[in-house]
Amino acid sequence: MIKVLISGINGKMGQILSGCIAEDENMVVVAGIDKMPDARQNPFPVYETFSRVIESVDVVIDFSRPEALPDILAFSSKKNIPAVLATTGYSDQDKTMIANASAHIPIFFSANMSLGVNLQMELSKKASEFLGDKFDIEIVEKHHNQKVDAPSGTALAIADKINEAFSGGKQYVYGRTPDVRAKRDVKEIGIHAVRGGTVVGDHDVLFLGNDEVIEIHHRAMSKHIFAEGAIRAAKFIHDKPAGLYSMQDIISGMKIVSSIYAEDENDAIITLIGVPHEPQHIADIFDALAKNSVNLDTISQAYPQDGKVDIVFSISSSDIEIAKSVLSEFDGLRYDCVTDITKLTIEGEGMQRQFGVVARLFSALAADHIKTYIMTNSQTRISFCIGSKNTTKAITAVTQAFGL
Ligand SMILES: NC(=O)C1=CN([C@@H]2O[C@H](COP(=O)(O)OP(=O)(O)OC[C@H]3O[C@@H](n4cnc5c(N)ncnc54)[C@H](O)[C@@H]3O)[C@@H](O)[C@H]2O)C=CC1
Ligand SMILES: O=C(O)C1=N[C@H](C(=O)O)C[C@H](O)C1
Repeated sequence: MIKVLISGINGKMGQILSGCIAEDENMVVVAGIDKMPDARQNPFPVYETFSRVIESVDVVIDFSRPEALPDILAFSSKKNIPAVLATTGYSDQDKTMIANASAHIPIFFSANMSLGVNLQMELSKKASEFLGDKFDIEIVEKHHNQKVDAPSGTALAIADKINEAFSGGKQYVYGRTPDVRAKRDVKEIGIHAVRGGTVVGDHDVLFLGNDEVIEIHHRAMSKHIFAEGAIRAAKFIHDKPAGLYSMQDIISGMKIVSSIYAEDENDAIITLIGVPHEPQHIADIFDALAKNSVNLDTISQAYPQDGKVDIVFSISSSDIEIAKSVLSEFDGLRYDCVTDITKLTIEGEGMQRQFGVVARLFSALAADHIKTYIMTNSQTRISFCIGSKNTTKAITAVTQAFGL
């Protein structure tokens, strides 16, 4: 159970966040901090200052004001507690303070915790790289009438991302005012803030060219997306080493396939052929292997046919002779043994949201005529055994197929 302290608990985001955490079986809010501690009823203690916190805390999540930053960093640094900073409106000095603290504790900072906006930032950067200086760039953000900072932290983060495509060569122009009577310069990124009503948060990035306009829109429909993003961030950093983390770290971990590695490069595969489909008989075989300290790895069983079943598993090459002698003790047991096998594993959070990952894997291997012997999978990983001579070829093929 991850124990959370929410800073800014009595604000709009603090309340939505504590409601979302109450629904999460792996997290609990143990305390809150707020400048107005009695403004709301909460089912946990709320303090005005960090010095009064007596609860054990695993992670701090902050949705408050930039003024709270020094106390949050002091508390987190002193107790070595990771912090998720979601507040916006930080000054350059605040950002330096955050960077310095991240040398000692894990800090996750994002002006916008929604996945969609972070994708919008990436798309805007890509569009900028493609369009270059041929298109003028303007960012328009709209927020509710309670928001105190302008422009939004998100608009600034989008501008910074776009500016990376221009090696930092863009200048930010905030709004357009009557005192400036001059045409816009190509180096400008115009940033405009609109405030009113209950708008949760709109961000529009406009690329304005000759006779054509490209717009990349994002609209937040509820504040829950920010709360869910902050929860994801807290789970992500609560056991990480010191460092400064962002949504990009989460997104790259969500790729369909984020890594491939060889687990065992000197394996053997044994196939038990047509074993009677009787649980006790099968249990006896594996019991005998276990009693002789044969360590089984990837194991898979085919669907039984006519009361017989094939079972395949991998073992270390050093266990082959002992395994063969154990199996020969079972009357009539047929088996096949292949040596010089490598087990490769691919992993990626995004696999669970994507169809056709196995098809893509097989196609990549097929293009290089690489045969697989056993394949097993979970929601986020696929392990497969191939001939050891194909290890490098297979890693290259998969790396290219999944853009690793
Ligand atoms: N990163 C993200 O995805 C998002 C960031 N935000 C940002 O989070 C912040 C809070 O937003 P809301 O909840 O809408 O604001 P809010 O005004 O409703 O709540 C702020 C809360 O912080 C408290 N507070 C003010 N100064 C404090 C201090 N020095 N120490 C402790 N508590 C203090 C206030 O009493 C209030 O309860 C804003 O900066 C906003 O821009 C909001 C939504 C999403
Ligand atoms: O204050 C808000 O509400 C929001 N603030 C963040 C920002 O300034 O970018 C994120 C989101 O747009 C909502």
